[in-house]
Amino acid sequence: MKLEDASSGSLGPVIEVIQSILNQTGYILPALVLFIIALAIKYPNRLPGTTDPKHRPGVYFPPGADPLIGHTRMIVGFGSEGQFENFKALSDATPAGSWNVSFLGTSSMTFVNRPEYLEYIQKTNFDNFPKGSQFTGRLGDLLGVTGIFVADGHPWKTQRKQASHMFSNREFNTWVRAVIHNELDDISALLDNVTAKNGPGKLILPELMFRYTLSSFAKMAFAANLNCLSPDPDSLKRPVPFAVAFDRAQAIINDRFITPGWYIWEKFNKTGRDMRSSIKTIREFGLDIIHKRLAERQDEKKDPLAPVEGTKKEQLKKEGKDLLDFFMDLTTDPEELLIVVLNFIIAGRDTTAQSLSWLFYELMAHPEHVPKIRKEIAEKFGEPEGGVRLDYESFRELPYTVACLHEAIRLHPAVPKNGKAVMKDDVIIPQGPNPDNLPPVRVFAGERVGWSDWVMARTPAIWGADCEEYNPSRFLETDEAGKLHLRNFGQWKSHYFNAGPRLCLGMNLATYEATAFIAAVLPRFNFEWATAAQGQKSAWPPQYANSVTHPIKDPYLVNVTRVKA
Ligand code: HEM
Repeated sequence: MKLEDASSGSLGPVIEVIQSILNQTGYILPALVLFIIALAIKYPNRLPGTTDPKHRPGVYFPPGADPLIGHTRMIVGFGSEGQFENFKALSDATPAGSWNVSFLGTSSMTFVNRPEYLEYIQKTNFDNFPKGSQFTGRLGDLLGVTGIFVADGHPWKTQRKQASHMFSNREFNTWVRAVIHNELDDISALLDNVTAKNGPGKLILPELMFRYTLSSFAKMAFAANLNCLSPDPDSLKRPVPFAVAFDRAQAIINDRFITPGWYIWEKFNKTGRDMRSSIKTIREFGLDIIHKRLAERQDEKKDPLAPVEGTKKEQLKKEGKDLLDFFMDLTTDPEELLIVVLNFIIAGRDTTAQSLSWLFYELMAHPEHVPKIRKEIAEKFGEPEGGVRLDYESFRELPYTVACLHEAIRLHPAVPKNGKAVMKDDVIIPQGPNPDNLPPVRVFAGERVGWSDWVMARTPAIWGADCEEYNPSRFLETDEAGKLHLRNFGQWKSHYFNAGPRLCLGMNLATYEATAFIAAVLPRFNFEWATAAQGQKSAWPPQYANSVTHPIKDPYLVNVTRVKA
């Protein structure tokens, strides 16, 4: 039957539409439709160009994938609630914890949630698994493409070398200690003020932690006083433009990881405008300080003790060197210095504040640890009236306290999910003794590999049957003389600080900052979960908010009382 004949029958209207389309587009549209159908047949459950799951023996391929878009619907659905619980369910589907998905915006990604695999990716064949352009692309407008947190290859190596030199330098540690003591004086005074009136004072504790780490990291990095923390409890309510902009930019970056085509939408939508205006605020603030410091450096050549107007350096001048002091030896380009500062703040600030927030929740859930921490601190450092001020290295004398902190970080890792690019086809071979007989995992060039420290913390094969419990004693051991020590599981098992050549550089700094807070505050104040009637907004147990890092959703309210009236 010819088209003309058919057009007079019941198919008439349809044929007319087809004819009109053919008249307008020639054969381009039908060819396109046929091409898409052919692609959908070739890729019935994954993105075009990705490898058939049958080439990945031992790797779980979740059901429910769609032609051409793979698991996009599933992953976007995970973005809102219970993301890590979902990751864990997928990980539990095979004994080796590996699963593969492909989704728009990221291509194919294989998750390998075992330390044995991570050692291969992050050490044995390190060069084959860089952070990659997807990471740089999503973070680059805020953090530059050469910053330590974002870069690969030569720029990363240069930054890493200089930063490692700084972190192990006594003058930097002296500066850090001066900054931390300064902040803790303010925090102690603030808590005294909160509890000054009769009855308990109320406080959003995670907000205090965020102010503590933001204020201290800005000082450690470039001696900038953000004025976000003072003895006045109302200072916690005052918005700080730099912090507001930084928080907004970070939230947008997180969304970019689950928003296909984000770079197109952001050119036109409110999110994009917010991002550009946040970056402007951050840059103006940062560059202003950096220009002052560069000018100061010129002046210092004339007068090394001259104070720096508008920076905290004038007060803490002679106490060591900050991050800018170290990096100004490497470059005097303000743009490069800004990138260094921002990478440092992003690496250190949220991670430490969130770890402290989860720790204090765990201590409220398991109050039996509080007297033991207080006893350890009192035995080692006494009970001075305004609270203890720890020296940089003295957290090593507090194994019980550090065990409580590390157990909180294990269960609530500050970087709960992470990933790398795959440069060449590879086989991830489990490293070490491999008692669980984990199979090798095949990955292909152009894909990504990922893992979740949140999931690994809850994997019995890694941490034992009680893995989901808060149990600081797993980090403790006693020597023959009965002395308590912190147990070292090695960086692959204790992977929440990352591992291999990109091991977190701030591990000791974070442990110091957090234990210094505990030692200053916990012996003097009690913290108790506020009730809903008192204004509590957080669930119990707290839920996590979806982010690049691991914040608590609806930061919790506590009642604060003094230990000694
Ligand atoms: C409890 C707090 C912290 C945790 C759990 C933590 C964890 C991590 C993790 C998992 C990474 C790897 C991130 C990635 O590859 O994408 C990392 C990298 C890094 N961290 Fe930390 N971190 C903490 C605090 C800090 C602090 C206070 C600093 C100091 C500024 C810091 C500095 C860095 C740096 C510079 C890197 C990049 C290292 C590199 O790529 O060579 N971290 N950290």
